[in-house]
Amino acid sequence: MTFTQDLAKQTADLWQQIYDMPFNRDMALGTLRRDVFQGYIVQDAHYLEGFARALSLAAAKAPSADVLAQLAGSATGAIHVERELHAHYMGLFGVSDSAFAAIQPSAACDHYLSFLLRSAALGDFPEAVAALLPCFWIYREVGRDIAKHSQPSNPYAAWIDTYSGEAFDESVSRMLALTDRLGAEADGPTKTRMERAFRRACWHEWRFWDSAYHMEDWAQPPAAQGAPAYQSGPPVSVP
Ligand SMILES: Cc1ncc(CO)c(N)n1
Repeated sequence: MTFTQDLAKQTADLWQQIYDMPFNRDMALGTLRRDVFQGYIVQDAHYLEGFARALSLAAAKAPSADVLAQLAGSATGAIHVERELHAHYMGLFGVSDSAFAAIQPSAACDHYLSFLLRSAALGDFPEAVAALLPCFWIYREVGRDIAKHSQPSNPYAAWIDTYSGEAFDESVSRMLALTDRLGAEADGPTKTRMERAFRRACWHEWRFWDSAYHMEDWAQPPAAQGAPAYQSGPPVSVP
């Protein structure tokens, strides 16, 4: 079993949860609410820029010029998708550049990006790559799964085609091969750090969709929502 096959086995529970998410099921049927998809695509535009920055930080730590070019190329690819795919949907939904600029990253988006940027900035190279791999791999598998079940004239076809398509597949395969090489060379503690980073990133993928589906934003303290401020708990009797 290769290192990445082992990573997939260790995270099979999370992957299954992701395949079964209502967001992804509804996207395949084309019945996903437009306002939900719109909220998602705006957050994903924020995400892709941060993802490209994390890839660029990891690229700077690459052990060879070939690997540097691979990661820097994926960073450029992410910006390209942001420009093409997102501009397509933002145009469709009538989200102007200034409306987009006014929407802050959600808590889930910010949390995921903080994790990726921290892994890339402070982790070693293998850990950074393991943290970045689910962004590639999960999207390809989910894209393919949705493409298999997709209904004709699906409004989300452009998204589905991007992530189940050949150009994205090529970058995912290269990232998998890189992770397998790093995993094969890694000592025990490095492998453990890679496994943890990979699992955490899979969790963030799940969280990003879940948060988008529920249209969540930053939770506010109760008083800010007009609710009574905190109530004290029952008195504590000290014996
Ligand atoms: C949240 C998220 N993860 C991965 C991808 C694929 O690059 C994306 N567009 N968005």
